[in-house]
Amino acid sequence: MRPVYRVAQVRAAESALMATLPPGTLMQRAAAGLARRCAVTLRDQGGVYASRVVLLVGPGDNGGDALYAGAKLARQGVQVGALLSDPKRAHAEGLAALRAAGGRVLPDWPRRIDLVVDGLLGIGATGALRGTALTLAEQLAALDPRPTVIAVDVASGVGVDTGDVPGTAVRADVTVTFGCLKPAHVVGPAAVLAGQVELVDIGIMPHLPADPALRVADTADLAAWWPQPGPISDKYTRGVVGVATGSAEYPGAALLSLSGALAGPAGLVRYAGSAHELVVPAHPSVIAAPRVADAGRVQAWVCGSGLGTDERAAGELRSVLAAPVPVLLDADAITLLVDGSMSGELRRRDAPTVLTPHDREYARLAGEHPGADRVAAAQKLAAWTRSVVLLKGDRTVVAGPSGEAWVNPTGTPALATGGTGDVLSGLLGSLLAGGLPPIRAAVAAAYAHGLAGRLAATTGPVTAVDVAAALRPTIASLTHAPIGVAPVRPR
Ligand SMILES: NC(=O)C1=CN([C@@H]2O[C@H](COP(=O)(O)OP(=O)(O)OC[C@H]3O[C@@H](n4cnc5c(N)ncnc54)[C@H](O)[C@@H]3O)[C@@H](O)[C@H]2O)[C@@H](O)CC1
Repeated sequence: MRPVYRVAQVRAAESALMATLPPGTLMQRAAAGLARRCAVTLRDQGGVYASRVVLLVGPGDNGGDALYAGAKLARQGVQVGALLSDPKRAHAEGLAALRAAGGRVLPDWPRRIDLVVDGLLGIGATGALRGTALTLAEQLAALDPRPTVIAVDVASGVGVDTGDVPGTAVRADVTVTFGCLKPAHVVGPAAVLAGQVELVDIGIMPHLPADPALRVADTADLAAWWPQPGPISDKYTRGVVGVATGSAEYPGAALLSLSGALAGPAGLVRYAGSAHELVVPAHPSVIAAPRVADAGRVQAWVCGSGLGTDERAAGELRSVLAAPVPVLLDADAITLLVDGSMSGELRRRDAPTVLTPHDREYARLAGEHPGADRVAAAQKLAAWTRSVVLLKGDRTVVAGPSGEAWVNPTGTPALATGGTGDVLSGLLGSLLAGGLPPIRAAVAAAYAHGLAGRLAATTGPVTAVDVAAALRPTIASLTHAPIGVAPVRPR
């Protein structure tokens, strides 16, 4: 798990550390890491010596980092020029260091540029880019050919704590950040503008709180969490997932969510719904019944997609909500919740509930769009509904009712196609039935689903069927699932 911290948490940790160090130490550490990364890029592009670097320098310490890094590069033979957004407020010692190393302040953009270092704004940014900083960012975006851009700490123009992009912002190829990840590196449209994020350790980690603002799962989490069958497992002890999706009118939703469920760790998949005669020919291992009440015991339910919103669908949803097992609600089930007629059933549940809205479903349910702060939006809905909320997006957010929040790093635009959400809900339901706590189930499902989307995209345009098919190899590689038969050793 990689922890992500908000600006106030970073500032507090930096202050605690700075109190123990000579002034300027942290900036020197930051600038050293930044200069190292710039030199690597210049070397990769053909050479450091005599290359040309433009520093975009804002009025704060972010500009100071850029200036000190520029000074280090100038000492390695790089031609370094600085464009200052606010000359009177540029970091004075950093500017003196740059000049002493042979760098200079530029009156305008030079003709040849190998690398731009974006030190306009860092974690002190508020709102959309303004004034000369905005002009410089616009001019940078218009450069042709586009030079490589390395952002200092964060790409200028992004909402550091939210990942929002409220106006023009710098698009970086690489972001060199200090101490820890911030939300803008991992969530919202800002995450795309960060490019490749590289973390420079400046020593603040021991001073950061144990409880981060946000968490990002990694492959080690997935391998540790994914339920695996043991030698005495059977289909029931592995968990039984019930899938109440699709209908005679929309059988595809049933088939897709079942294919997601079948790729998960549950030992048995039951289906309940009016597509019951259609699902068994496609998925012979599924046990199908026309209604939730006839389906038999399960350890988790998946309900919603393709279910419809008529009386029958509402009755099926009521049956699912009454079950004392984890329940995942998606699509039509979310629509059925909107008028509030089932809010009592929802709030009375003791077992976990997981909601998986996309933005429009979120808006219908919450009465407002998720807005600029997607993490806060997911947390708000999670607290209100006492559910785990998986807010779908390029960087899907998972939040629990107590405020714990995760962001998925594996999303891909390839998943923006019909039916992939059904595959996700089936997989997530199978993880719930397999016994994973609901936040982990949601995080793990989003992670594997994103990777499967990427894998499917390697062979061409992606359909939901391709994503479902790609889940198996993805999960095998994530969980190191044993293949073959272990040799029996003589005693
Ligand atoms: N605090 C520390 O200990 C360290 C800070 N470091 C660097 O310092 C940065 C933070 O420095 P600062 O706190 O000086 O903040 P910034 O360098 O982000 O600058 C903030 C200033 O920019 C202006 N500004 C804010 N929003 C603007 C907007 N939308 N458009 C135009 N101008 C705007 C305001 O004048 C504000 O005072 C970090 O991101 C990092 O790069 C590093 O040197 C590591 C150590």
